[in-house]
Amino acid sequence: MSVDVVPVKAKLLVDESALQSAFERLANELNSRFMGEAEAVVLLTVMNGGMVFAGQLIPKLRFPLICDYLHATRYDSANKTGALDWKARPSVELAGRKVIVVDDILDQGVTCAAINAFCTGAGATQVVFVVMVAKPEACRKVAFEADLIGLSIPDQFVFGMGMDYSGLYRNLPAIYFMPEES
Ligand SMILES: O=P(O)(O)OC[C@H]1O[C@H](OP(=O)(O)OP(=O)(O)O)[C@H](O)[C@@H]1O
Ligand code: HPA
Repeated sequence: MSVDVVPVKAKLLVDESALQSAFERLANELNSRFMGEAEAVVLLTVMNGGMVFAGQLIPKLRFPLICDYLHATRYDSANKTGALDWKARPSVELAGRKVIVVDDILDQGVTCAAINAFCTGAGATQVVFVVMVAKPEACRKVAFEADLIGLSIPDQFVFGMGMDYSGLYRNLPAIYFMPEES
């Protein structure tokens, strides 16, 4: 089976330069919040989707960081219920630390809300959520808003820049959507 680099019907939603500007702005906001911290801040990347975004953001941060990850998924092919499946919890100690959580997309809010509960339960003193893109509040199944949002997007299934479409296209350097068939 051949797989196109970009699906034929895909439409561009956010181009590379808009993404790079958003990454710069988010890094500046995090630097203003955390520069001068006496203690290292823990940055947790949410795998898999947050990996590409975190890879862009982390080298722009200018304060002491401990980088770790967690893997929690709702939408993999084995999971038909939409319940959050924890595949890996962070290995670093969160108690008494400030935590930044980096994820690709805020959609129904279930993933971020559960991660927030986990970090707070583990004793983090502050949890700051940074998402690359956020769908409208009307999409939330649970009330949750991120502290920092790269770009607000419409309620469309999107992929690229870390986000997958049937397991593919995380490597695309821009964000695409598939228009509704008419
Ligand atoms: O706001 P929500 O509706 O909870 O959805 C957001 C989550 O969904 C995606 O993860 P997914 O479970 O697809 O795993 P992935 O990161 O491996 O793609 C995405 O990476 C977010 O973590
Ligand atoms: O629109 C989306 N695209 C990719 N992954 C997602 N996870 C939740 N929503 C989405």
